[in-house]
Amino acid sequence: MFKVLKHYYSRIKEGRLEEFISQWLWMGSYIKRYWFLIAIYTFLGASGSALGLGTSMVSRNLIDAVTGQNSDNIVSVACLYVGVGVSMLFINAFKTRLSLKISLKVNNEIRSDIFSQILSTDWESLSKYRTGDLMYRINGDTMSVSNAVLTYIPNIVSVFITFGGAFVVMLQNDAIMAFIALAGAPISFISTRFSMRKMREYQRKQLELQSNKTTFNQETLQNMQMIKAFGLVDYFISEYKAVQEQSVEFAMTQNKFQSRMTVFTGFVGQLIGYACYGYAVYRLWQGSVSYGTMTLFVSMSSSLRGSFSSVLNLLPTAMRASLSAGRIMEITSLPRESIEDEEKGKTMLKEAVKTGITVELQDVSFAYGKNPPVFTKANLRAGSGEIVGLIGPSGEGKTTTLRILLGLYHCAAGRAIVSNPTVGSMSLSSGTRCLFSYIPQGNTLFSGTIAENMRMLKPDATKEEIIEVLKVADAYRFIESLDKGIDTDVFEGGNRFSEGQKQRLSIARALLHNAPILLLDEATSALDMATEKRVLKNILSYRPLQTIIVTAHRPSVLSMCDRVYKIQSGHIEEVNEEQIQTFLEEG
Ligand SMILES: Nc1ncnc2c1ncn2[C@@H]1O[C@H](COP(=O)(O)OP(=O)(O)OP(=O)(O)O)[C@@H](O)[C@H]1O
Repeated sequence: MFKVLKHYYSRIKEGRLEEFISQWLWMGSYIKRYWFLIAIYTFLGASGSALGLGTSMVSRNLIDAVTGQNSDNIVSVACLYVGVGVSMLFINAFKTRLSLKISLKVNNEIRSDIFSQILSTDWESLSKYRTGDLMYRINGDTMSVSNAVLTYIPNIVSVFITFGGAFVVMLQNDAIMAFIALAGAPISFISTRFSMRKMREYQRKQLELQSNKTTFNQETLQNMQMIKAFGLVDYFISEYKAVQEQSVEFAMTQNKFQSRMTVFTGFVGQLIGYACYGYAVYRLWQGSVSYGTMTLFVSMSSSLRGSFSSVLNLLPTAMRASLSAGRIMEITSLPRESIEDEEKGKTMLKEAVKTGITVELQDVSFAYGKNPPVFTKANLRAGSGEIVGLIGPSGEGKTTTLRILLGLYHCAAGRAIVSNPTVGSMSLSSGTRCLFSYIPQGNTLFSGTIAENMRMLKPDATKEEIIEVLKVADAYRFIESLDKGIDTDVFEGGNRFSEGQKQRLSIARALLHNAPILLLDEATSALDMATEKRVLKNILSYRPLQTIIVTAHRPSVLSMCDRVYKIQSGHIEEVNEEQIQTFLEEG
């Protein structure tokens, strides 16, 4: 006894119980939200269990009527038997349809809720997770949580109705029989109790494997071009097989364990079944029960045993759901982006139309996690109507600077601000992000038409507005020649177009966003120098107050900049034409 208490105390101390409770409390918030639908679901499940119980009792009466013990009622009992059977048919059909409707609704809503929570998570924290892993958490784990939310309470109620009903019916008829049927309970309980830890480990590992598989598939499909270009098709096929084999191997090991448990509990159940059957036959032979009651005993003892194993199965199901809940909570408990500055950001956006925006880094230091700082005491300023260039060797911090300006990463020291003569200054955060348009390195086009891609940033943009920004980005000339014009499909990843064309489309889309600050991260690198210059000039004459910060390596762009900053060896410093020239020559 002392040992058992000590064991549970150590579990509580390890926080496992606390973790389990907090995961179920979290799921409880969804149960609370959908209590009405869950109540309907429970009612349907309970009515099915009650009808099952009723069928057994009517069947007893029917057998007694047929064997002559109560033959007066034979017609009415037969009608009742058929009636219950037909009602069960209708109730089951209705239950299946309604259950599907409810489960689809609850599943979808929980999934969208978790999806939106993940999207509003702080990017710095979220970027530590692999996309495939996040995809599995959004799909697989959410599915198991929403199933548990919807079905757990109804299952408990159904199981207890079957269990309690069968036990009461048997007690009323024969208490000894009821206790024989329950004799397997302690053995099943002890075996479940000992298998719990192992089962939890298996379930955890299985979820990890699923995440790895999703990550592998996602990364392979994303990098198809590279895989083909390097002749890695065979390598990836064999890797895919290895990943699959690993999960087959694991599934077999898990199945071996589960089979042992099933054989063991099945064997105990079988023994109890024989004992019940033997006892019922003995009572019939003694003449103390009718044929009907004997069949009732047998069917009740099997429901009692069946529902007892279902009660025990509730625990592993709860464990699996709690593991998935824990994996989702790990993401949803990451810091959220603050929304407190959003209103001020929007006010500044309105004012920016008249006065423009200045963006500044003042003595800013930044490091990724515990890594050495990317830069310390950095200063930078870009005013309204200016083009500011960022140069520096690869990997010195140009993209990092843009991420800080966007409020995706937060500086460890110093101030990163935007300011405007009427609103004053504001620290950079997710609230000031509406002031920026950003074109990162690499493709940012989505599948859909050109117009759909454009309207992502301005849903009500007219055709004329779209054509206007396409012209500014020097993209309309090639779109005009396409059969479907702006309704041409760009294909996934913008594969329909060349790199330079994709860059111009991305610039046009950013312009439609109408933000006062434009950040271009090598966003014109695939354009020829003449086009690059033309695009930048167009942007400034289209939006004279626009603040533009551009990372670049080419003199064509740098010659247009009002100021150029060099990022190197942990410092950001303003450089003159001569220093730019030296840097470009050294590069
Ligand atoms: N998420 C991250 N976690 C840890 N380190 C990072 C992360 N992102 C970038 N770094 C590191 O920060 C440094 C600056 O990277 P950054 O992408 O800002 O360089 P860059 O100047 O834009 O380079 P390039 O010209 O090659 O694009 C690099 O050493 C890089 O390895």
